[in-house]
Amino acid sequence: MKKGLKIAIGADHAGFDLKQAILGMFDDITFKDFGTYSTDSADYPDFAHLVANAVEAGEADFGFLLCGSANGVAMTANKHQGIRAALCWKADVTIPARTHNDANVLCIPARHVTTAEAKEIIEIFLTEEFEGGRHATRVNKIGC
Ligand SMILES: O=C(CO)[C@H](O)[C@H](O)[C@H](O)COP(=O)(O)O
Repeated sequence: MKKGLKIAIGADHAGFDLKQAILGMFDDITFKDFGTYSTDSADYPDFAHLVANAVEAGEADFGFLLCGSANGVAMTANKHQGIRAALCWKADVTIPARTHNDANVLCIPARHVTTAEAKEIIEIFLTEEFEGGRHATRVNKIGC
């Protein structure tokens, strides 16, 4: 796993507990936590936009977003021109999110993965590298 990365992270109430667990998982990562800061009901776009803005501005190397299914945060983040947000719930899906799609935001469905599974997904996301070549041609056609 790459060392010294800056990660922008955000979650709604459904992702709050897993976000807190992730914040304590990695000594080598510097997190900027954009909330939410409790399990009170919250609106996932509020946090997804903040994380996407930080990644687009180059303030973070990658973004992590969590909500119940991860669909809402992924939909929101992908409205941003500079964002390629990938919904990842297992290792086999996470590898090509980086190697083929050059994803810069990782969206984790907090209600459907264990903490251990989330850790594995994050380690893969921060280890795998974009392969370029034919995948770069395709990513360029996405338009971001
Ligand atoms: O946005 C979502 C679905 O794409 C997330 O799963 C939310 O966390 C979920 O909708 C929250 O639901 P709740 O009933 O308000 O807890």
